[in-house]
Formats: sequence, C-alpha cells, structure tokens
Amino acid sequence: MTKIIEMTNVTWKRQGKEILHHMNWQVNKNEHWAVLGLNGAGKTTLLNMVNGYIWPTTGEVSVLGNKFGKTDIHQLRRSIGWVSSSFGEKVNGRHVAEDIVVSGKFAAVGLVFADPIEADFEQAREWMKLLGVEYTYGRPYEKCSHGEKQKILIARGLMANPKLLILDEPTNGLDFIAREELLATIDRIATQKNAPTIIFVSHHIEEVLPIFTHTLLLKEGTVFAKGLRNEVLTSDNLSRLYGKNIEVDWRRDRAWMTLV
Ligand SMILES: Nc1ncnc2c1ncn2[C@@H]1O[C@H](COP(=O)(O)OP(=O)(O)OP(=O)(O)O)[C@@H](O)[C@H]1O
Repeated sequence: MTKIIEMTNVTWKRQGKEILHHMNWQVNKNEHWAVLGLNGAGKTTLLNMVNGYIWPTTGEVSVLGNKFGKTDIHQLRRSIGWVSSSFGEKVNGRHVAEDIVVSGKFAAVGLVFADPIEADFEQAREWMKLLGVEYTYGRPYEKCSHGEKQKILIARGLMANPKLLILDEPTNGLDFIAREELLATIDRIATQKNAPTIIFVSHHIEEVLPIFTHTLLLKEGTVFAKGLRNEVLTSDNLSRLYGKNIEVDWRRDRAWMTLV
C-alpha cells in the first residue's frame, strides 16, 4: 500500500513544551482524512510538519515517500496543495482571480516572478470551472466574496496537480449556503479521476463528508482517536474529546453533534 503520510513517534518541542508528542499517524493512498480537535490541539502544527515547515524534534516523518532529512523539501512542497487562511491574507487583492490560481503552479503568491504560458490559464479555467467560480475570471480577488475566495484558493492549490491537498479550515467564516457549496466542490475534487489525497481540518463534524474515509481526533498534541470515519465520530469519543456530554446523530451519511 502506498504511504502518503507516515509519522512515527513524532515529538515537536518548543520552549521546553511538547506541542506534539508521540504522534503516530499513517495516511495511505485512496484515503481522505478529516482532522478535528479543540483550539490549540495541534492541528496547524501537524499540517506545518506535513508541509515541511517544521521538522520533528524526535521521531520520523515521511511524506509522499520522502523521508525528512533525506529529501529536498522544496521539491516535495510542489506535490502538496496547501490552502489556509494565512495564505489568503498574503494575496494581493488587486490581482485577478486567474492570476492567483495560476500562481499555484509556481508555488508563488503572485505572478510577478513567474512566466506562465497560455496553457496555464486554460488549466486555471478548468479548475475554476470544477470549483464553480469560472465566472470570477478577470475579477480582482478583493472584489470576490469570502466563499469565492476560498474556492479560488483551492483552485490555486490544485494548479500544480498535487498528490496531497491540505485544506486548513476552508469553511471558516462562510454562511450556511456558501459552506455547503464549498463542501460540494470538495466532494467533486475527491471523486475525480486521479484525485489528490485530501486532508481536511475542521471544527464541525457535519463537514466530514462521506468522501472522508478516515478521521483523526487530536487532543493536547497527540492522537486521541483515529480510524474509519463512522467508527471515530461517535458520541462516546466526542464526549471524551470535548469533555462534555455530546450526542451524535447521523443524517444523510453525515454526523451532527448536540450538547446534551
Ligand atoms: N512556534 C511555537 N512556539 C510555541 N508554541 C507554539 C508554537 N506553535 C504552536 N504553539 C502552541 O502549540 C499549541 C498547538 O497550536 P496549533 O496552532 O497547532 O493548534 P490548532 O489545533 O491548530 O488550534 P486552532 O484550532 O486554534 O487553530 C498551542 O498551544 C500553541 O500556542
């Protein structure tokens, strides 16, 4: 089985504190994972490690078969699509949507130092179409709604045909309709031919769509539970994760949570 992510006994220390400790996590090809945990549980730290922005203090990390310490991290990053709100803040709002999308091919924030060809813009249009934002072609990024911006950033993340697509809380700040639309586009990406492996971080269990085969629950910098989505998203696990009495109901193959 091809391994997409392999973390073995990973620890990451800062200022004498173990922010991640004894993390063991494997993601295989043809799996898509949702990652949940309270604020400060270590989700962003974990993703920063997958992307090679930080390295383990102890333990081993291998991403797409590249073992950290024996690989060119910059090269590896070209195979990873990364969508996070912190990136969105760096974007120059005056740039038009398709330029933002095409910049993903060059792993750049804009196109100032890039040399795109016509085919790149055709490809960008295809991704924008898949995400349902083709109509924003030619529109400055700052004139797009929050939901449109999120989709443009996901299209950007797909531009390099990544093997791994990381979506860090992409539904933040979206209204109910925009959120469901964005989730529908994630579903479309996952069900395409040669789809990348998706890692999706969220605070809301109902966003863990059926395409997510697996779920990782993080607590205090380590694995609290991991495995098949339906086996992990249970009333018992979530009650223990959040320290509250929580009931999970399944409707239309999605889990919904109530505090009881
Ligand atoms: N560079 C750092 N130095 C010191 N502490 C850090 C550093 N990076 C993260 N932390 C701490 O590690 C913990 C985990 O942070 P992280 O951002 O990974 O959590 P998170 O699960 O993504 O939270 P949120 O849901 O709020 O985004 C937090 O207590 C944070 O303050």
